[in-house]
Amino acid sequence: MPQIILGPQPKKSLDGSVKKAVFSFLEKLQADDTAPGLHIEPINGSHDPRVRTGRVSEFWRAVLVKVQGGGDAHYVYLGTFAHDDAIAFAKTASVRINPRNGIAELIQADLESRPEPSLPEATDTTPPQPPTVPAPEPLLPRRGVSLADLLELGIDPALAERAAGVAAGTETEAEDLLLDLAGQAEAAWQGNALVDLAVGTPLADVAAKLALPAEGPADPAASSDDSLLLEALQQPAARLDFHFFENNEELRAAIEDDDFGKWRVFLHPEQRDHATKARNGSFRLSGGAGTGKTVVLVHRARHLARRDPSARIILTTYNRTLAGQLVEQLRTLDPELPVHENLGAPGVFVGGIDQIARKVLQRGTARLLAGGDSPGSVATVLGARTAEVLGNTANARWDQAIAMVPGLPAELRSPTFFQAEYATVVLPNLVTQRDQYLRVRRPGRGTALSRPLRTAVWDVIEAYRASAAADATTDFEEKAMIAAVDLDAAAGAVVRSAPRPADHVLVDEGQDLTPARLLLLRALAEEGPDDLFLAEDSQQRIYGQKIVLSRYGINIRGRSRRLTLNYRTTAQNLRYAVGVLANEQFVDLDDESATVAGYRSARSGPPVIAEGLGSLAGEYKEAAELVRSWIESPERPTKPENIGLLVRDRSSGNRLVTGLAEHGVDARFVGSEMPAAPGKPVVMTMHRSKGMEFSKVVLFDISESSDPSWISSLPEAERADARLRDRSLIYVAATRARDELAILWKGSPSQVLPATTP
Ligand SMILES: Nc1ncnc2c1ncn2[C@@H]1O[C@H](COP(=O)(O)OP(=O)(O)OP(=O)(O)O)[C@@H](O)[C@H]1O
Repeated sequence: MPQIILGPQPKKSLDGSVKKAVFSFLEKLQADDTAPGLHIEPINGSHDPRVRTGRVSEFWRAVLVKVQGGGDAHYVYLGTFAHDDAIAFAKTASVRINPRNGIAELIQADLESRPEPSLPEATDTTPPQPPTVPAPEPLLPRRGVSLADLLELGIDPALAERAAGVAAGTETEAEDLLLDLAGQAEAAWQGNALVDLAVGTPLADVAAKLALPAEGPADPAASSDDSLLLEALQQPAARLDFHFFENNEELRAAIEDDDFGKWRVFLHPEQRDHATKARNGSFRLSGGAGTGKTVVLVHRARHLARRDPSARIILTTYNRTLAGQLVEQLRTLDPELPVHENLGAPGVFVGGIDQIARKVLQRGTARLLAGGDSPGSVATVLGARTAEVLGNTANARWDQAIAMVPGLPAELRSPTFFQAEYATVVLPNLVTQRDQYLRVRRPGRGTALSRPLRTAVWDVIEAYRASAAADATTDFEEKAMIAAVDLDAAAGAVVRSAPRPADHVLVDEGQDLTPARLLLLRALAEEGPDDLFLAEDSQQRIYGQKIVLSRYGINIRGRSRRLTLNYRTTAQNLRYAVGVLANEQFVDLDDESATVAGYRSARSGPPVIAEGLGSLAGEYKEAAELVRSWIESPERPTKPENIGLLVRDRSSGNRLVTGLAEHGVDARFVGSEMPAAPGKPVVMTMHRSKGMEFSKVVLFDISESSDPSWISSLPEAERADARLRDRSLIYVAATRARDELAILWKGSPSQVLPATTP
């Protein structure tokens, strides 16, 4: 049966009825390419003899490239056009093998026949004339990348010549010009290579990132060999432009649905590698916001499930909302994939990490209790108490416990301090007695505690535990820790009472997981190949404390990589967001310095709007005007639900909804029990916006006067990290914008905002 390959598509979208006709045409072609109604015909005088047109309707023609290969015919679908346009395009379109590196690419014939630019002679003796105004030296040669290097890489000669000559007054301007040029590249891999070079990636790394073969075909006439062309179409870099459809549903979605995500099929070679490569053990994938970490996880889940349908895969993340999004993405990627909420069953279980803890506790009741010579999992974590643990401890319990210990110094009377101490020291070390706490090591904790202080802190912890025991409740940290201990107990028992519930665990937003949750992840699968795969971005840590994976039994040992190409936002927005991180030191989960080097976007957009207003009322008015201008833009109207207004907390969110309503904008506050509604701009806390994206984003009231006041109530030694998390929060919020970003404040801007706007 003929197979359809999706090639690079024209930017202009087709009407719905034409799309349906195109799908029906391709479906018939796939069933029988000799069917008479299809009119698959070569074009007289076409540059590429493989090019065909096909009859979609009286008016519309599809342009295809027929590649026979050894067996069935393959048709590369290049788009559908009005009859005359189709003929004109078909005459010049050509799918060829790049002679330098063996990558298949679509080119226009006139470009192919263009002669290669001549390189400057090495022995040019003409004395240079002193220029009156010194011309800026071109960017790439200044970085040691010559025209010859670009040609050697396989960049189209005309594009290479322009790229090598890009120069401007400042480095940033020159980078922007090169990014614009990258956007004009015909082959996606060439655009990607230029984006990499624009941000200073060394030449050798560019080739490695794109998995470019070192050499092209030995025989320059190879492009006419169909089997070689099929191989070239399957190269990772070629698959940025060409996709082999797996089934009709995928074909239908790609043709009929404008929202068909490119992420489903056109993976970057690095993303593909991470999605499919077998690993000897735990693996960490880091990367800036929007670099496709979640996309990789979703593809990897599918890959593992297909590799072994009996495999038990857990895909998890920080909370339920994000887990819900993972389910949606998995369903979009592959509706056939067995996705479920039955922990331990074959297929892909998706759930928030706390949901997993609860499920483990619900089914592990026997081991939770003391029995034989075991104290039971609950007592191991919390000391002697009732084994009823499913209820949730109220947040106010820390405040109440603090109030019960009058001798505590003022600077330790902070629930935030206690939550951190409890989560990072007490629980992971299974501390249940005062003398254990007096001896336990507290690496990574800012505040040093003398023995009397430790005693007072333990008094608070005891009071907290006693009140929770009386209520028969636990908090989420405790649940995770008990679940981890319980899984280890079951797996380590002489007679193994229950296997660990997963073969592979895939984790998103790893930077926000606390020690107990990491220990739970570790306990979900036996240590071994492909056991844990953790995606994280330390610069997006907005909860918890700095953590080091190896302390919790997760041994990465060199198995970590970083993604750097941002697919979500424009270069302007990204530069602003990175400016928020300033030059602060961030540390990754392997305790190494995290960097933004090479972090880049291939898209250009309007400048960031950063605007100070005189009052909150002024901010409401300005926000309403921005929203209206986006929705009513005559050239590019934005759907209201694709606009996000992000605020620091719920009450400011509710006030913003009212403020916008006073200016005629009907927005909706979206929270845990309040889903988004079609047709309404979304108001949401910045915390909640994690993992989401909008076309247009307003960061609302990022004023000095609104900077979080709770930071000053922390012990001095913990404030620097809290400020870092606050920067990360603004960075997370700013990187939610796909196309446009606006930041508003009243009076003075928050200190975390960059002084200049790109
Ligand atoms: N290969 C790709 N082709 C097209 N779009 C992509 C590709 N990879 C990722 N994207 C898109 O880029 C955006 C960001 O991807 P994703 O959410 O996976 O990034 P992330 O690294 O998890 O981001 P964050 O850390 O901010 O949550 C999404 O809209 C996604 O669909």
